[in-house]
Amino acid sequence: MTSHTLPRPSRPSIAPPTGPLPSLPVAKSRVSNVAPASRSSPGSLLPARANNTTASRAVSSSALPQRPSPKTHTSSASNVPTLTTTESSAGPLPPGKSLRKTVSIGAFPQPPKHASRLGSHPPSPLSASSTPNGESVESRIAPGFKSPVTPARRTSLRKTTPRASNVGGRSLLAKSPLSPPSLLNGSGESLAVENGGHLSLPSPPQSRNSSAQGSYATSVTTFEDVGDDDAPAPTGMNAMATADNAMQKDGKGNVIVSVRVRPDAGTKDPKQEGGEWEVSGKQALIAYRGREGGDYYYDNVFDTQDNNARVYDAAAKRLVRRVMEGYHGTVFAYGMTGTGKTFSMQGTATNPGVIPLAITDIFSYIRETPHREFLLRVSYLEIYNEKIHDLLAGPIIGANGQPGAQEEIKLREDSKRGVYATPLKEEIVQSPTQLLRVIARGDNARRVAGTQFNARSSRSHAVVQIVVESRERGAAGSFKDTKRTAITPGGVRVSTLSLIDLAGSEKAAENKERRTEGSHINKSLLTLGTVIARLSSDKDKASADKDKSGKEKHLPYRDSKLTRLLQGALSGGSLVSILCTIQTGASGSSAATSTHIGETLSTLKFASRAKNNIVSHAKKAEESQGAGGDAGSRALLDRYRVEIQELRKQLDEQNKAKETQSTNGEQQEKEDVEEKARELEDRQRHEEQMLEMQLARTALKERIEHLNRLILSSKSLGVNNGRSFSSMSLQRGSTVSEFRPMSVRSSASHATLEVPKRGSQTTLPTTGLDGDEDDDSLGDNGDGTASQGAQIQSLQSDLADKNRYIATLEKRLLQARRTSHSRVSMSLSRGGSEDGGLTATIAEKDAEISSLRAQLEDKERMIAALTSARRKNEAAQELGSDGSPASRRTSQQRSEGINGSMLPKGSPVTSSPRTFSLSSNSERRMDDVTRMLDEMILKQVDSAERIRRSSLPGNASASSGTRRSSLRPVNESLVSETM
Ligand SMILES: Nc1ncnc2c1ncn2[C@@H]1O[C@H](COP(=O)(O)OP(=O)(O)OP(=O)(O)O)[C@@H](O)[C@H]1O
Repeated sequence: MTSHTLPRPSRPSIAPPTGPLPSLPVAKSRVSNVAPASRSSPGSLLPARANNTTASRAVSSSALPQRPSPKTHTSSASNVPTLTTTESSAGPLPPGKSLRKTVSIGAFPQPPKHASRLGSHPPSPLSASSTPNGESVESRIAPGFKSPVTPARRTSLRKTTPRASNVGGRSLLAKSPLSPPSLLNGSGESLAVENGGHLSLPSPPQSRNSSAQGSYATSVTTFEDVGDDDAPAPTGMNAMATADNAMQKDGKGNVIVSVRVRPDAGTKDPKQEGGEWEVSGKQALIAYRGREGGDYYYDNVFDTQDNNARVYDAAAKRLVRRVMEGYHGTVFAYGMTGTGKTFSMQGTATNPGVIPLAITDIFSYIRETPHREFLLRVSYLEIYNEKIHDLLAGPIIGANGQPGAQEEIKLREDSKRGVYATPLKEEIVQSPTQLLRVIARGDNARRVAGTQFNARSSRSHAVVQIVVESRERGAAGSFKDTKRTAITPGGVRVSTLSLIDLAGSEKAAENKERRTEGSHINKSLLTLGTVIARLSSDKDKASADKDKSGKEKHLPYRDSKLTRLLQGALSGGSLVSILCTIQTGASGSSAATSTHIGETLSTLKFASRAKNNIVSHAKKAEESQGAGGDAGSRALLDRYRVEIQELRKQLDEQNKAKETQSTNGEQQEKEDVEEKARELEDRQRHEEQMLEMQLARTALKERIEHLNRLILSSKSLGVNNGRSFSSMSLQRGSTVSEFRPMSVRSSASHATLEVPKRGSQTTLPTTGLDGDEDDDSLGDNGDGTASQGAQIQSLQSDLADKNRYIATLEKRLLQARRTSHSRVSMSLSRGGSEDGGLTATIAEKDAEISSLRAQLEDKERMIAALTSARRKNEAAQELGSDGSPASRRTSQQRSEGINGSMLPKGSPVTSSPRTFSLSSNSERRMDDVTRMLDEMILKQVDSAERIRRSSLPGNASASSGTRRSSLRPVNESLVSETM
């Protein structure tokens, strides 16, 4: 395809070089290319050109409607609130008016009151009542432009006051009573204060009445009548939305047509430019004084001196603001190649065009409207050779790494969106810089090429679409729904601003590729002209709009992608601003002068038709409620809002889950701590129990050791103390067998210690005894007194042992009690099974202590008795040494008495010699004591064993069994020996 072979050089649009303008195409080349044959080229199919002659003839100054007389203004002035600069700046506001800021509203010029334009508007009460003159516009329109006029239209036109051409200034024109109320031209309700607040003429009553509820705009300030007390006063530019009602009443004024004249490159003096052309910016007039000439009035005429800012302020600013308020808006530049369309739309760095200025205004509006939130997305497409290309898609790389073909973009229609291209990349932008960058990227991708007419000619129609989504901030229901704004809180409004730089109509080029392009360009422009012409035609033929079958007359929108895309705007759904560019002088033009003039006139006629025929009933976009429905699904703001809400919900849920988790964690942690505390407590209790058991075991061990020691002591009584205790010596080797269990107390009670008889000790048999032992057994005195001393010593030693043991036991018991108390205090609620055992243990210990104390007392008594006996014995010995029989007898008697009381009668011992008898008595007494001790020990061992058994649970019983078994041999032997 030729389209793919076309190079895409960078086209600095947003930030072009700031140097001097490129030189215009030289006349030479143009002349060489404009051959007579070219008249029959595709370009000749353009409607304007086709009707060139007749049109020029028809649009004559004489036929134009006369400018309204100043009288009208005078008569109406009294009804219009006057505005002074003082009032506008600081003075008190008139009652019922609110002050609001606007930007450069007054800069929007009023359109000239061209009859043909008025005639093109649909009938409205205003136009019908306010046109005093019934002159028909048909007389002023060339046959070629004539279209059947409907009765209604005729009526309207007949009542239109003819306007004298070249009469009056621009400001006067702007206040014409015939000026149609408009969302764009600011007529009617506005009082323009230009250049520092000079008040212009007041609007006529009819204009004011049809205005947007009486708002008065200046370049900086707008006053508005507040008709509805309940309604909040609109602020800022939003106040302009009140023009809705007027717009709905009659669809006039929503189309602005401007013509810009490009400076002629070959003419130094601007005044010399144009020759037969007269360009009056003030009068918004372009007149051609040559052959087939005429006067052409538009809403704006920009002469060669006007810069892009002026063009934007007059032709697009208000429209852009309206778009921000919710209207769809379309601005497009139309004109011959090389006449300045791209220059006007894009501009240069020092002279920014409509697109960058619109972008600046869009963001200014957003800043000025804090009560709404906005979302902007932009797309950029071109129609090249009747194919749509996405200029933002970037280079497509195929599978083989080679540049691939872009997915075919088609046009679809939707009841709410109208006609739209899909799939098309849309980029969301958040700043002017970002938006400008995106558009610059698209500009670079746009196809341009050098032609005979323009060194950098746009070879395609380029469409920048900025979709504006907005919604009220704040919660739903926080704003009152008002008749004035009909804003339902929370809904999203979607409006679109289309900025279109059309390719220029041109003659056939020499180059085949250029010819193909030119052919497509011309065809689409021809279709555009045809559609616009038929718009007029259809309206004029109101009753004949339908064909015989009753169907609506066909409008060839589908004949070209351009008209299809512009269908919504052309059919009245959008505010429209058309900027037609011309070059009056042929200098620098590639076409012959005559051809050039013809082309220029053709453009002017196109502009006139557009102004006359396009009627816009643009309405503010409805606000979609929620994300449902088509409009809702299209509104990213809604989708994002829903997504944000969902994400917030998810975040909340996550936070809640986290909180729950942390609460659970805390609870778990608490439980863990409690569990640990319980475990610690259990461990402590266990340790205490173990300690207690250990103490008990230690006590038992000590007691066993003590008892063993005692046992050994008892044995040693015969072994170690054998020297002093003969009775024990006598029974050496059978000491154990001599132990007899007996109560110490009882034995003591029965003990009647007698002093052994003198000499009995000396007669002690030595049979079976070692000499040493015999000696020892006789004691120091040889009569057994030493044995008594030893016995006393032994008993005292035993007593000391027992005291120590008692002290140890008491100490242990105290410790055990302390531990038990602490444990009991901790586990009072845990039942008293353990306490029972402990209490029993304590009771047993107490019993043991008291038992030991009783034994101690017995022993003390025994010691006392023995001591007393020894003393008596010693006294007897002293008497015996004197030789007195009394003393001997007494001593013997005492000895016998003792022995007789202790030993049974007839016992062999009694027949023993006296010394033996004494020894035998002592022995028996010792046996009794030993038996008593054994008995006591056994009892203690049994008691200890019992306590141990009761205090040691589980395997402790096994150990106790082991322990007992280890003790058993001794105890059992003791027991068996007592049998
Ligand atoms: N009003 C103007 N003032 C100064 N220079 C201008 C003006 N209008 C256009 N030019 C210059 O004329 C040349 C052609 O302008 P431009 O490319 O905008 O024409 P065009 O209508 O877009 O042509 P095409 O249809 O071929 O794309 C450019 O170099 C531009 O700088």
